[in-house]
Order: sequence, then C-alpha cells, then structure tokens
Amino acid sequence: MENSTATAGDYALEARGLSKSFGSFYAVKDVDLKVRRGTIHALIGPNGAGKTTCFNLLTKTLTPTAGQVIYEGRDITGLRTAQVAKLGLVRSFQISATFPHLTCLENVRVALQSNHGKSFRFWSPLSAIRSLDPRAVELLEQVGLADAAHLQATELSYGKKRALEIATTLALDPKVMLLDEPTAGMGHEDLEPITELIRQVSAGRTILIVEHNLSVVSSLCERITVLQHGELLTEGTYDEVSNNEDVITAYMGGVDAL
Ligand SMILES: Nc1ncnc2c1ncn2[C@@H]1O[C@H](COP(=O)(O)OP(=O)(O)OP(=O)(O)O)[C@@H](O)[C@H]1O
Repeated sequence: MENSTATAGDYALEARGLSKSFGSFYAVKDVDLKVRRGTIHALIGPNGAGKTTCFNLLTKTLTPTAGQVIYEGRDITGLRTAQVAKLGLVRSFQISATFPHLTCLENVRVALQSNHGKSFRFWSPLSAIRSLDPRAVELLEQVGLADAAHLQATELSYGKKRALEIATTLALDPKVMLLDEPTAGMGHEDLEPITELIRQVSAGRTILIVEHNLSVVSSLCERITVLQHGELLTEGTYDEVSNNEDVITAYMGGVDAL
C-alpha cells in the first residue's frame, strides 16, 4: 500500500503496533501508520473507529497499552506532550486552545512566550513582552488576522477562531502539526478559507489531520489511513480508499457517507 520508493528516513511520524485498551475493550488495536515528511496525511473512519484515541496516543495525551510512536526516527513513546511539542510535534485545536478574553495579539504572544521556554508571566517586563510583537503580528498576518489583532478571541467568528488557533500553534514552530477535526462545527462559508489556510501552513511541514469532512480530505491529503473498530482497514490515496469495497461497507454501516 505504501509508496515502494519511500525509505524509513522519509517518515516524520510513525505508529508501530499501537494499541490502547480500556479494560478488555481495544479502542485502538495494533495500528501501523507512517506519515511521510512534507505531506498532509488524513486519519479517517466511521464514528467510534478509534481516530481520536489514535491521535491522543500519537500526541502522548494517552499512554499506549502496547506499541511505539516514532518521531523523526526517535522513539518518543515514553515522552510527555510538552516534551514532544518542544521537539516540534504539536497538536492543535485541543492543547492550544485560545484565551477568549485576550486579544488575538496577546494570544499569539502567550504562545510565543511558552515557545521561548517561559510560561505566561503577568510580571514579565513589558519590554520583553513587546519584543515578541513583530513575530506575533507576522503570524497573525500569515493566517489572515492582521486586522483582528486587537479584537478579543471571543469576538471572532468560528472560522477566525480556528485561524487564531493555527497562529498559536505556528508560534510553537511545529515541524509536524496534528489537527484534530479542524472543520468540525464550521459553516459552509468557513470551509474553503480554513482548507486553504491548512494548505498554506503545510509548506515545509508535515500534517496529520483527523477530519470527518471527506471533501476537505480529498482536496488536501496525499495519503489517507482508514480505521475501523480500532484497527487499520486500509491506506492509500483518496481515490484508492474511496473505491475500496471494505471502506465503502464500513462507511455504509455507520452514519457517515463516503
Ligand atoms: N476513555 C475511554 N474509556 C472507554 N472507552 C473509550 C474511551 N475513549 C474512547 N473509548 C471508546 O473507544 C472507541 C473509539 O473511540 P474514539 O473516540 O477514538 O473514536 P473516533 O473514531 O474518534 O470516533 P468519533 O468519530 O465518533 O469521534 C469508542 O467505542 C469509544 O467509546
């Protein structure tokens, strides 16, 4: 299934025999996953397939029952979320939640402060905080929020909140970004801008995305891994997986449509 010309060094992130059980129930079972460096790779599957659990295992939010997580050739199975974030493996949309009553600029500044090895300090000298502003403004421009720099996060539309979350993630200087359902709950009008933004920030990075919206997946992702009942069902291009009989059956058995 995997591109035969790829070598071990071509992968930014790998799961090897990854499993997670809750009691006797396996939410994820013996999953092998290889995310090629510089690509956008999707993890899809019907409801309850194990996508979120797998994601939590890859970002070290959950500890696996068995298996390994390999990041840039290094076994990170024993590391914690903050440790892997410092190595450049950063999860968006859950751990990088924004502060609703800070402005967009302040939110990005807080993320930049944490990336500079300092947690958010209310007593930091103003000059030290202000020195982060040029980079914060640059990041806001990159995600199309230059005009919203002084608006509180809570005042933003849903789509713009997601763009702000992407800016705070970029502040951590990720090499690999993991996006958990970036278009969840979004209105139709926000889909295209957020898809374009993900495409844009993928330049020079690797992205793994859990996404329910299959038209977003088809337009963004080179490779797609399909899970079902916690196990790997298949992996391939969108055309390959969408024409796979097992995938069609898996989706028709659930509430999702392919
Ligand atoms: N902490 C937990 N304890 C027990 N069972 C769990 C736990 N977390 C997840 N599960 C179960 O594991 C299975 C996989 O759940 P998971 O949330 O990973 O699936 P998913 O593919 O992300 O689903 P969805 O698309 O609905 O978000 C489900 O049956 C779920 O009920």
